[in-house]
Parts: sequence; C-alpha cells; structure tokens
Amino acid sequence: MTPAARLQAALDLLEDISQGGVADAAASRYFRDRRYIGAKDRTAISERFYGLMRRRARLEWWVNRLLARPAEAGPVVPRHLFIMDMLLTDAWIPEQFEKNFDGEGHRPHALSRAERSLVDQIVALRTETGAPVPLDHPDMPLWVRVEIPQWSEAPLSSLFNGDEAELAALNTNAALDLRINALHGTREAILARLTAEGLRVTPGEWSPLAVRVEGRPALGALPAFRDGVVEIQDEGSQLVALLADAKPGQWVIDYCAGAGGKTLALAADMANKGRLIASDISVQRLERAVTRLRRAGVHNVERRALGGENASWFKRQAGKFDRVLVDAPCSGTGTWRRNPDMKWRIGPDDVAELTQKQREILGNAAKLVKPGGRLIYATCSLLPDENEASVDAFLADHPDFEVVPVTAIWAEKVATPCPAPGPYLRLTPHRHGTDGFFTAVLARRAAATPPTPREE
Ligand SMILES: C[S@@+](CC[C@H](N)C(=O)[O-])C[C@H]1O[C@@H](n2cnc3c(N)ncnc32)[C@H](O)[C@@H]1O
Repeated sequence: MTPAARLQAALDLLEDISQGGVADAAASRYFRDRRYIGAKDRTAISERFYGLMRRRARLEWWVNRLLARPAEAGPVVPRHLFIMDMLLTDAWIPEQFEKNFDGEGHRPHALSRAERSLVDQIVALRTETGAPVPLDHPDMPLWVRVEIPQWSEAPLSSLFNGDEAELAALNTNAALDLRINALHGTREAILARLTAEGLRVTPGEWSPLAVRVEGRPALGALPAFRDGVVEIQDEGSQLVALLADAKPGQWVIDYCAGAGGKTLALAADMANKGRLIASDISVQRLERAVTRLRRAGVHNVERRALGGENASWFKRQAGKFDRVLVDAPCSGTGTWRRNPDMKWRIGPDDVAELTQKQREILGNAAKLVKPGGRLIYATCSLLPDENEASVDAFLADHPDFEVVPVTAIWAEKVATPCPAPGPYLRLTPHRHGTDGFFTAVLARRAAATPPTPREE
C-alpha cells in the first residue's frame, strides 16, 4: 500500500467508529474483509487509528480553537482530527497534503476550505515561532491534556488528590502480562520455557503467577501458549482472582464470568478440585470460554447462563457456595489505556446505569453465598461510585455481610508487599503498572445474630 492509501484506511476506520462503534471490532472486521492488506500495512494503519484515539481530546481542542468552533458543538468530524494529526504529530507541510490528498487511486480526497484553513493557520504559527507546533498547549484544560472525558475529570482528580501522573497513566500503552498455569508447573520452570521459546520475560511485581513480556510478540503460535501453560491476563486481574482465595474442593461461582478470564485462574487455584460454575447473562461470552478452558486443562467448570431455563437451578443454589466472585460490568475506567476508544463512548448516564446494575447483580449473587462463605466484588473501574459506594449500598441492605480486609487475604495468598492500605484493594496503572482494579471481599456471617430483644 502507498503511505496515502494507509492514511485513507485509518480514516475509513475512524469514520466507521464515529457513530459509536467499538475500535477493536471495527479493526478486525476491516482487516478480515481485506485479507490482501499485509502485516506491515496493518501495523501502520492500526498505529495511526489507535494513536488518534489517544490524541483525540488534544486534536479536537486544536480544531475547535482554529475553526473558532464551540466545544458544545459536539465531536469534530474525523477528517479534521486526521488532518490535525498530520500537522501536529507528523509536522506535515502543505506540499505533503497536495501530494497525498488528491482523491486519486486510494488516496484521501482534496482538502476543503475549512481543512485548508487548519493547514494555513498551523503554518502561520510555525513561521511565528520558528518551530514545529506541539500537540500540547498551555491553555488546554486538565481533561484535554491527559486525554480523559470531561465528565470524568472531577471524580478521578478527587480520587487521586489532583495527581496528574495518575490521570496521564490512563492514556499510556498497557504492558503484556501472562498468568502461568500452576497446573503446569512453577513460575521458574515456566519462565525458563518461555525464554527458550524466544520470549523476553520477567516475573511480575505483585502476583506470584505473573510474567511480564517485553514487546508485542504474537502469542497464538507459541507452543507454551498452545499447550495451556500460560494465559494472557493483566496482572491486576490475576490479583483479583487470587483474592477470591478459592480452595480445592470448595463450591465456587464466577458470577460474571464472561469469556472465563478469571474462571481459569480460579480453576488453577482449586487445582481442578471442587465445583466451579461460570455464569453470565451472555451465552455467547460463556461459549468463548470453552477453548480456553480446554487448552488450560481445566475440567471442573460448569457453564451456566443466567436466567431462562437455569433460573430455577440458581434459585435452588441459595446459600450453597463458599465463594461467589462478582466481576461486575463497569465503565472500564481502569482499562482505558488498553481500549482508548472506550472512554469516548461512555458518559455519566452510562455510569449511573452501570452503578444500578452492579447493585442489582451484587444483591442476586449474594443469595448464593453460604453462611461463612465470601462474596468478592470487583470492577476494572476506578470510580468510587462503582466501587466503595456500591459496596456501602450493599452492606446497608445486607447486615449479614461484613468486610474482610484484603490485607489479611493478601498476606496469606499473594505474599508480596500488599499495596492496599485500606480494607479494599485499588490498583492503578501509575502506581502498580497494572490495569485499574477495585476489589472488596465480604463475608457472610456464620450465624445470623439474633435480634436484640426489646425492653418492654
Ligand atoms: C467485566 S466483564 C467480566 C470479565 C470476566 N470475568 C473475565 O475476567 O474475563 C463483566 C461481565 O458481566 C456480564 N454481565 C452483565 N450483566 C450481567 C448480569 N446482570 N448478571 C451477570 N452477568 C452480567 C457481562 O456479560 C460481562 O461478561
């Protein structure tokens, strides 16, 4: 592909998701439908496409400023973002636009009057200062500078006491982590195997099962991966599963199991012994767990979609489980660095709706916990409304549950220095180098306290 055709491809993708589509889905559809696009071209197109989402707030700010367009006018059109990116990230000169934007072949069409004005104004600024115009500008508000949605600035800034580095870390590239499958050996032995298979790996900092991989090697063909010796899982997600403290022989349910990321970790912790249910409202997601479970050599997992024909089965399971993990649907604030488009798709109304849903799910899942058993609530959100506030609301309605400080479980189960000072665990990309995660462990009291008799 010519460089201009690659640009047009990235622009096509950007236009595709401008109506609310999901970036990963759009990219895989695009490349699946165009198998003739080679690996190098795919990489270049993806870098531009995902890079644009990491620079989007700043690019929009520039477009609005140069076109004297109020921010309330809504999102800037993809082509304007794109042209701004060529000007500020790649320092294009007008001749490059003339050469590449002419609508011939697969090249983008010629610049409109407004687009030409963006180019002219940046050229004028360069002449004025005698230097390229940087993407960052001192007049940018915090949320633009750190590339988070405007609505999230207040709750996130207050959570991090204004520490800008915490906010900026939400826009960095995430590391590639693996979880070693303890059913297949020790971390030392597996690290040696991965090195022998050509990976550059180091032990994770927090989870005794974590391995950090340097670079972005393709893992699909790696023998250790195909043999189920390792699974791709962020170190933070591994820690959530460890804090569930599932033991061999127990009855455990992964209530929002999705495609089984944490189910796999729970199964390994249980050494394949006991009963492990993977449930979810999505049958399709549960279906995606099948290959992963088989590859990992897990055989104590039963998949059960919630509702429908299973509704009465779930009713009969009330009070039977030692561990119920609720890895709740959430805003994904903690994974924005991995999915940079996600933050531009959700708003405060979505968060309010999710909060409501989390409370409902917690209430339903709690019924399954046996006296003395535990309910583990986790999200990959950093927002207190989805975390502490959801736990507080649950505890207010369920006096038969109490908080188990994660520090106590960590000491026994994880053994590295515990990063959580309080009763709950909150991991952040900046402080811990993991995705952002929240975990609370709640125990159902062994016997209901009899009500205090009233004095007559
Ligand atoms: C954060 S994801 C789970 C990720 C998964 N545990 C993992 O580690 O790969 C949340 C899941 O909750 C599911 N979900 C949404 N609403 C639900 C509900 N009312 N009850 C149970 N699961 C629900 C979603 O389908 C989604 O798979």
